[in-house]
Amino acid sequence: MTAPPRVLTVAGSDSGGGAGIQADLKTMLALGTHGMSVVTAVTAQNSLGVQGFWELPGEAVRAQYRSVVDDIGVRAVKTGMLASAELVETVAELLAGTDAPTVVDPVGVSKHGDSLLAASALDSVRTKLLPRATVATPNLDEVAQLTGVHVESEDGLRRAADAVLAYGPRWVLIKGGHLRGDAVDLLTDGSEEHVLRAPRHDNRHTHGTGCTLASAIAAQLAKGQSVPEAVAAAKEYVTGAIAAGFALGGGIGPVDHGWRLGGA
Ligand SMILES: Nc1ncnc2c1ncn2[C@@H]1O[C@H](COP(=O)(O)OP(=O)(O)OP(=O)(O)O)[C@@H](O)[C@H]1O
Ligand SMILES: Cc1ncc(COP(=O)(O)O)c(N)n1
Repeated sequence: MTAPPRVLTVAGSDSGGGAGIQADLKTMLALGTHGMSVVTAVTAQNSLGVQGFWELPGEAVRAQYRSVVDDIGVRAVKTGMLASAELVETVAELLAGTDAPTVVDPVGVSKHGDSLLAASALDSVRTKLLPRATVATPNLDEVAQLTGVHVESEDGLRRAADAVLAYGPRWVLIKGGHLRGDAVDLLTDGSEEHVLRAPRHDNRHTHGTGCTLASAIAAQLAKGQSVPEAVAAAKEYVTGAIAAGFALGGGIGPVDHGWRLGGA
């Protein structure tokens, strides 16, 4: 049996299983890859919000990363919640030593408005992490936090992309999921431009959309696709997962990572 392509997520744990490490590993499995994890923080989280989180020491993050990379190796990396300036800088340093394509989801605030990144870490994200990204995938709140650019409609996506590209990622995917109308995202490297448009699903159970999209891109890159191919395939996967999102607990339920696998 040949081993599936290996993909690594460096992110926080979501006890509710809808976002973070749990979403990433489910996505990687659903897309035919072997998912591995470096846990940066542990959240106590459910459908109602984030009740608390605890960061791991930089040393624990470094040790997990070395264990995976030195023995097993990785074909693509995804980063998510990094919590603090220290962890952002630790992860950026580790990524400096890899040639594997890297998807950086600059997670700032959860769907419920709970902060998952210290304000003091923003500068490290801009100057240390974004330059390491093959693809950065900010949502519109993260674009505003990182660049000061506020986007109110589809017309503003290009300006947002330019502002993020100025920090040095090779490609940026601006996610317009928080706008009204179709779910439109813009992928660009500053010269090529791809508009990804999908129908908006009127489903409130969208916990984990951003994590799922970024992991799906990483999985497709690990399988050898180009960035535009990987992003198009990932958009298709996340759109289906959102359409199939289901109620769980008393608040916002998760997207369905297994929507293509068939139920019991
Ligand atoms: N209701 C929806 N129907 C279809 N697609 C959607 C919907 N909401 C978001 N999307 C798409 O889902 C992907 C993730 O975008 P979104 O803007 O939700 O990211 P995010 O805010 O980082 O996610 P999260 O809210 O999980 O942090 C994008 O491709 C976006 O266009
Ligand atoms: C550990 C972790 N990482 C990322 C998110 C963002 O996902 P969402 O915005 O869907 O809550 C989260 N809630 N928890």
